[in-house]
Amino acid sequence: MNWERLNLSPRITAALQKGNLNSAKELLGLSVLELQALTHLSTSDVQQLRRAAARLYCGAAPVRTALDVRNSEPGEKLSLACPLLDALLHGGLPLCGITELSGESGAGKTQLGLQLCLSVQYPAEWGGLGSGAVYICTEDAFPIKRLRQLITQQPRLRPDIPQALVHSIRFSDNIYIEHTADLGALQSCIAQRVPVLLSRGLVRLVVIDSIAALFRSEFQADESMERARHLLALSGTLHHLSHSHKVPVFCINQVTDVIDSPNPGRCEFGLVESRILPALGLAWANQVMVRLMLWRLEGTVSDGDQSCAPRRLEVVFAPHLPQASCLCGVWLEGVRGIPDVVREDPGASTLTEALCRPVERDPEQKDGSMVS
Ligand SMILES: Nc1ncnc2c1ncn2[C@@H]1O[C@H](COP(=O)(O)OP(=O)(O)OP(=O)(O)O)[C@@H](O)[C@H]1O
Repeated sequence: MNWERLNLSPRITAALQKGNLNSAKELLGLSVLELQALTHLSTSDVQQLRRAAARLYCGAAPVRTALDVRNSEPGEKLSLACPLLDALLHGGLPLCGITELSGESGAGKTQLGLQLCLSVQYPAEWGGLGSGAVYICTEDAFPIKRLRQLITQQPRLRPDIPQALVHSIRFSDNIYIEHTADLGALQSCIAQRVPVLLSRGLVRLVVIDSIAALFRSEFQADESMERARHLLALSGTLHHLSHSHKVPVFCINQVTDVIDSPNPGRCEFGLVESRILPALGLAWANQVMVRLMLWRLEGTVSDGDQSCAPRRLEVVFAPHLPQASCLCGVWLEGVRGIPDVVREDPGASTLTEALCRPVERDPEQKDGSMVS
């Protein structure tokens, strides 16, 4: 290996040669302490060395830690177009990796996907990325009527943004709709057509609605190896798109019912007690950077003249976020967080209190069991 290619100081290059290291791959497989033992360099020298080797080995994509993602500058996250939802995600969707949103039918996943397609079009100072979106439908027809409605309702959803700016954006001109009926079509869409849109700067968001549909229809239960192979190929292409163009990839996923009892040996990422789990299993879960779940709750919440079923948006896992959730609703103008609203049933406390209220304990009971 010609270490000169790392463009580091001759002192570091000489230490590498003395340490008998032969390749960037070998170097990246060693810990900081192991590298220090081999090269006798300082910690900061070794970190500089690892960053340079990662650049060389992985191409132009820099290595980003969870802390980097958490502390991203404005313009390095995509806003969900609601301050409460953004607060849950520490600013919005990260521009690297796959963010998955799972939930039951009718939870509001598509609504959030459409909202992101509008949010991405605002300038960075308003949480957008100043570009369009590509929306890939794998199952249902694109909900064009609802998109039109959301566009006309933008002034209501985004009252903080100067109205002249809202009215100046031609939202529907910047959303590219693709329909893919099978896995081959999806692969060729994300490998050929989407990169053209991205490299021309026409889009800075990729939405797939939904990722599970094609895998469910194309593979039988006994073809799990083949399915995992296709999943990895697909996620590899999506990762490449996301990292090379610095764009979020938002994948909507469906859920499967848990038919056996909770099994601690099965890796369910914080959803151990759940009766539903995101579809596609562990092979897919390992490719996802941020997993979100949207739950439809019982009851009704009101806001002015509107009412809807409350939802809970939950961070199941993400390297840069704590497990947390927030209440929200799907309204005429889009998906909005609910700060703390009064429930419609009589005598109730606030919805947030009701949902977060700890189960009461009977002081007489000695065995620690709960009172319902
Ligand atoms: N114009 C509207 N005004 C208010 N709420 C709406 C409107 N349109 C849709 N919704 C709400 O959104 C829900 C449907 O959301 P959505 O289509 O995003 O579900 P989904 O999670 O994508 O379901 P599926 O997996 O079946 O596609 C409806 O049940 C309704 O509560």
